[in-house]
Amino acid sequence: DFCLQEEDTEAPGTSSGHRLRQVVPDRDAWKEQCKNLLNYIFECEDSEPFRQPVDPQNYPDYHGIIDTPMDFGSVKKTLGEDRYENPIELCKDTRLIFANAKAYTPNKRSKIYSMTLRLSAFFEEQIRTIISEYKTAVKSSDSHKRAAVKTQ
Ligand SMILES: O=C(O)c1scc2c1OCCO2
Repeated sequence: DFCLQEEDTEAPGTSSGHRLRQVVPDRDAWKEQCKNLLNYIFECEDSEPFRQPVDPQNYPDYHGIIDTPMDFGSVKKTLGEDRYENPIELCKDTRLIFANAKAYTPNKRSKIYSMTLRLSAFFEEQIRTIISEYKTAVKSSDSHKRAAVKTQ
């Protein structure tokens, strides 16, 4: 996801001072990428127990064991309301879903816990690239900003 950005760039060797279009990484691309990732996770059967907050009616001891509940519906809502500044924050909340399941599970072979293990492996594979491209885009846009300041 690169966006074309108008950059004043004196093309070397031309006197006419063409305005070259440079391709700079898009620092906002992570949002749509995470939206798509969450939609895919919602389609997975493995996400079913975690698409909405765990119901204390079904698990009366849950809130005594888990201090900070989290679920994919809440992550999706936070993203949609622009309350994540970057994909690292989204990743932290999503990892909390998996950590809570590991802390609550009665045993490591429980059906629900095993679902989170598969889902966590998939999520980590996908979020790695999203975060890496975001960090590259931020570095690039910072250097473009420094360059622009120099020309003033
Ligand atoms: O019932 C279970 O085996 C498990 S393991 C993790 C859970 C859960 O139920 C409530 C949601 O988080």
